Amino acid sequence: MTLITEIRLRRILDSRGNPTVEADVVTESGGFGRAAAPSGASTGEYEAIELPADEAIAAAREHAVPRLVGEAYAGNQREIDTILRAADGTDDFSEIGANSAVAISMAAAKAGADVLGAPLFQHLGGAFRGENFPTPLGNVVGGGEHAADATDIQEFLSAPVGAPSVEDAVFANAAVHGAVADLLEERDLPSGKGDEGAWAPSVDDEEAFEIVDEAVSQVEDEVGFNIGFGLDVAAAEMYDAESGTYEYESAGVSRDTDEQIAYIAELVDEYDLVYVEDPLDENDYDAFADLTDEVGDQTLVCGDDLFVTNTDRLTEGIDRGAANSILIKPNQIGTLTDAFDAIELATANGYESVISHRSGETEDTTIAHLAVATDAPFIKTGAVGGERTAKLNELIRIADDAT
Ligand SMILES: C=C(OP(=O)(O)O)C(=O)O
Ligand SMILES: [Mg+2]
Repeated sequence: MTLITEIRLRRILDSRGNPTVEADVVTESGGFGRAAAPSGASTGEYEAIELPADEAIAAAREHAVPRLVGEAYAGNQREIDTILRAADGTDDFSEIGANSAVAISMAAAKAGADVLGAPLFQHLGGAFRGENFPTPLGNVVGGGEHAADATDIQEFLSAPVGAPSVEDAVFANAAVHGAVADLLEERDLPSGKGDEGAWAPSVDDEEAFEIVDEAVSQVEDEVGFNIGFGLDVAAAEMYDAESGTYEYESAGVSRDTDEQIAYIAELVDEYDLVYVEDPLDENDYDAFADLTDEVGDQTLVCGDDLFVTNTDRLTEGIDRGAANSILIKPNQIGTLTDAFDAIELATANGYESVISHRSGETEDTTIAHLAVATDAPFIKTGAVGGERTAKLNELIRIADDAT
């Protein structure tokens, strides 16, 4: 039986050394699931609320745990997530914290899978899920909110779209990361790493484009399949609402909205970008729609801070023709059910879903299973670093039928 008999919550470390929430869910028959909440740094204005871990744990113990233990079944994800929402009583999980909610939601799904003796992707995706594996987007150079004194654009992503297998794709991204290191050394540009393990050299975006473009081409020649190039601009972080301009501080350039749209369209052409996330401010659906009109047939225009995995915001985007892709971060919305609903709505309207990590991560591998379960074309989960390779290696295991 999948009746939940115990939920334990604790503080554990995330990859930035901050406390985050881990949940254990135990069922009547001994089924067990464990999951941990990630945490963003360049968070969207409309995300569900992350509380300090100890507050989130105390609130969830008081309001959510008693409603679930002895009451809910781990196999019934919608019921569990509905209870979590009712226990919280707000729209944005500000009472029990989206960090507690998502940890419990994901741990319950894992417990449900454990009872069935099925891997999580199969429990979530069912017997008739597709046979596809997501292409991993690997962050190889970055700055913005993820590293001080580095690029303005938050993430320069390797996108091995031509890889014959998920394993080839994962290794290609690691190779691009390595090739970037060599090019930085050649240029005498010492560099540390940002929060997601990407190189964070003190260069402007133009130089980063040159370096990543060259690294991608080198590795493409080595591996013999197509590797694309993508970006997470995280433009809300550089947008100054008062002046209505995007401030590129490392280059000393300021662009108004029309100039920003033209600039991004130029980059799409010049670098054949296959993916552009958050190229415009999170409140500017119109600008997203204009850019999508211009380049949407060439590239994925993805909304992260724009949509925050929220079906209301995605509905608005669909109505207005803003973007053609959505980033899916379960902790932005608080439950797996909400994340699934966003993916379903996206798919029904021709939007591609990109399943994503956060800059603050743990060893949790749920997103790898979520991406496979939902046939997502892309997963964004870094290129190197233990909390990133946890997901990438899990993808390799899933493909190898070894979870
Ligand atoms: C992963 C991202 O960063 P964060 O988790 O800091 O929002 C992102 O912006 O896509
Ligand atoms: Mg983003």
